[in-house]
Order: sequence, then C-alpha cells, then structure tokens
Amino acid sequence: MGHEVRYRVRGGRQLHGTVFIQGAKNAVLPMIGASLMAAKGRTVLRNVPIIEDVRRAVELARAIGAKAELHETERTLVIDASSLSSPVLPADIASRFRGSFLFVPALLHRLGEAVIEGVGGCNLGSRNLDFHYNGFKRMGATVTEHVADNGDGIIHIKAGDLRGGTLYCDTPSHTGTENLIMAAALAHGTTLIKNAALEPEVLDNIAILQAMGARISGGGTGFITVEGVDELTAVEHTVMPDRIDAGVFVMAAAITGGDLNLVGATLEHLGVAADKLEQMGVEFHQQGAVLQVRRDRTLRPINVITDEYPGFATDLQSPIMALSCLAEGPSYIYERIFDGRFKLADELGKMGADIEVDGNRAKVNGPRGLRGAEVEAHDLRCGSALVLAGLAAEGETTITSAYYLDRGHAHTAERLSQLGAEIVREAG
Ligand SMILES: CC(=O)N[C@H]1[C@@H](OP(=O)(O)OP(=O)(O)OC[C@H]2O[C@@H](n3ccc(=O)[nH]c3=O)[C@H](O)[C@@H]2O)O[C@H](CO)[C@@H](O)[C@@H]1O
Ligand SMILES: C=C(OP(=O)(O)O)C(=O)O
Repeated sequence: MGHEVRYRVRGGRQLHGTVFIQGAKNAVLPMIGASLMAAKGRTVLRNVPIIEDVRRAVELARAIGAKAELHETERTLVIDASSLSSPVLPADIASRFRGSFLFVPALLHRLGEAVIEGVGGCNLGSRNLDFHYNGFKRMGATVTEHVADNGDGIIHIKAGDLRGGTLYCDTPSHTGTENLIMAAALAHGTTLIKNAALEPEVLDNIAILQAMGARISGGGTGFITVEGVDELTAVEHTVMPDRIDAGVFVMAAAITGGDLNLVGATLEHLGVAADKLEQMGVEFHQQGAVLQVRRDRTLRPINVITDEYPGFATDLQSPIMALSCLAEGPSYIYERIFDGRFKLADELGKMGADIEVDGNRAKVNGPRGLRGAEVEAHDLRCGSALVLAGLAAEGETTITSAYYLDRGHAHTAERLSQLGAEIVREAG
C-alpha cells in the first residue's frame, strides 16, 4: 500500500489569492479507458490531474500491455494501446480505484474478454455494478463469477459478438453510463441507453469518443443513442476542470472567511451546490474562466439533499458538512447516493462538532468552534472535509489515512499554502 500519508493543518488563517483547479478525476479515468479502445496511434490527454488514481490507472494500463507515459510536469498522459495483451485487471492495482472498471469495454472489444480480480474506490457502503453487468449481458456478453483460492470473487466477462440493444440504468449511474456508451461505441448496430447520467464528465467523455470516431447523440438528455462503428482512432484531448476540486476550494474560502480566484472553475458545473453555498453566505462572480468567490458575512445553516447532476453532488456532501459546523443554526443533510459517507461525523466530533446521525440523515448543530485533533480520512471526500475543518480549527489537526485524499486532489498542501494556509503533507 506504500507509505502512510498524513496532513498536518494549523487553522485560523484566511485564504486569499489565485488557485488553479485541476483536471477532473472523474473525466480523465473514463478517458483512459476510452484511449485503450484505439488499436493504433497514441492518445494524448492534457490537463491530467496528478493524483494517485491516475498513477494507478497508468500502472493498470501497463499491466494489460499498453504503453502509458505520464508526464507530470506537463500534466500530459500519452497512451499507446496497440499492444494490449492481457484481459486480467489484477487485484493489487484494480482494487485501489473505482475507475479500474472503466477499462472493461476496451478489454471486451480488443481482447474479447475481461477478468476482474477486484474493483476499488472509496468504501462508501454498498456500491453495486449490476447496471454495468446487465447492460453488457443485454449486448450479448456472458458474465460469470468464481471464487479464487484466496477466497476473493473473480468476475469473468466474455464478449462474444457485442451488438447494440436497448439498455438502461435503474438510476443514472455515472460510470455505468460511461461503460455502456463505450461498450456500444464498437458494437454492431445501434444502442439506446435510457436514464443515462447527465454529469459534465460524462459529456466530456462523449466528446473525446466522438473525436475518436464514435457516433453518439443525446448526451445530457438522459437518452443516449450510440451507432456502433468499426474502429476508434487515437486523438488529443484536454480534460475538463474538476468541479469537485473547485467546490472544495470554494468551501476553503468560505470556511476561512477569505476570497479566492479559481482559475478554470465553472459555476454552472456546481449545479445546486452553488445555490446552497450562496444561501449560506458565499458570493460568486464568474469572469470568463475565473470564478471569484468570497465569504465575509455570517454563515447561515443549510438543508442539503444529494442527487445526481445537476443536483447537489454527493462528493461535495462531506465538505459542506464540515462547513455547516460553523453555521449559525442547525443544518440538515440527507445523503441519497451512498450509505457509508457519515463516518466523517465522528471525526468532526473529535474536533468539537455536534452532529446527530440517523441512517442517511444528519443534523449538524452549528455553530461550534472547531479545535485541532488527530482524525482519520475514511474516504476521499472525508479527507477533503477534514482539511477544511482543519483550516478553521484552533490549533493543529492531523489527518491520517490521507492516501484517500491524494486519490483525488493534486498538490493539496502546495496549493493551499500558496493561498496562506499552514499545511504540510508527510509520508512515511
Ligand atoms: C470514478 C467516478 O466517476 N466516480 C464517481 C461516480 O461513481 P460511480 O459511477 O461508482 O457512482 P454511480 O453513479 O454508479 O452510483 C450511484 C448509485 O447507484 C448505485 N448503483 C450504481 C451502479 C450499479 O450498477 N448499481 C447501483 O446500484 C450505487 O450503489 C450508488 O448508490 O459517481 C459517483 C456519484 O456521483 C461519485 O461519487 C464518484 O466520484
Ligand atoms: C467516490 C469517489 O470516487 P470513486 O468512485 O473513484 O471511489 C469520490 O470521488 O468521492
């Protein structure tokens, strides 16, 4: 697993200045999956976030035979998938990030099968993949599971002759939609995907696939039509900015009472989260590609219900829980997407927060002054929420298990330090 990563934050400083929003984790991962579908040429991805999930994706691409070079300074990833050779997604890499499952369509089309030894990602309670499997099956694949000697379940998907059909997601799954689009892109005939996800990253993935030669229409409508083509070609593409990274920096300004310029952030991509933050007292001003944000009035409490885009993103639910600890009154949070995201409440409790959890609902009794403590990042967004809490707390906060934070945010300590925060990352 590598070294234990910790962040130490000394709170109490207002943040000011300009910060660059990274490329989107949830856009680049499906794009790496898409690039593996090109049988020749080199895909060039720009504005790639230098995060642990991308490093794992590069390792996984190499493990199945692709050539992948991550140029970290240039934030550019070059992938040559012409030599794809192994259908096995090995557990030691694949089980460390959710995006590993986005490699499956390429393996089905290029090698006729995919063997999944493990799928990772944040441990957020039940995270099913049935919409993906059912979709692949409707296209003609067979899916079998057997148990390995060590007791782990191994999924074997055989492609057969993938053909288009009518597919659906019971709820608009983000990666489910991406996987079904990619599976349909090289299948025979036409596919209709109903109840498709509307997230901006899904649209960015459609954009790169279209540039590669895929015939996809209906992105952003909930009904996506894909007409299969014979091959996809390698292209160059710039990854969209990460709206969750942007949301966290908005909240860093809000929780410290500061003002920031977020380069690359788009207010519209925050969906309902922008309105909720405005209701709390945050002011926004979009000037072209720069989003100005400040908070200089008292924080008001808020009601949040997580939902698919453009609803309030579940990935911003933990950060807003941290922010609402400082609000003048009780805030109510209803988590509808993942049932395992409230471990954060106990960690914030160690810092002095008063949060009552009842199933997937939480009541945050604000305002409470936060104080530094040793806390644990149970998942990626728990990690970013604890950094936010640390920025506002009196004294020093130590965040352990912070590999999770590094899964999704690049150069966290450097970017926050440049804005005036006292934060260091320690590994070892
Ligand atoms: C790599 C990536 O893009 N990760 C994002 C993606 O995860 P991910 O794509 O895994 O999330 P989904 O949209 O698929 O999951 C949403 C909900 O649907 C359920 N479900 C999903 C698929 C399925 O086959 N069966 C099923 O029941 C899940 O258990 C969950 O309750 O969207 C989530 C919700 O916006 C984000 O938090 C993650 O950051
Ligand atoms: C849940 C998340 O990611 P993943 O789906 O990659 O685990 C997240 O980004 O908060």
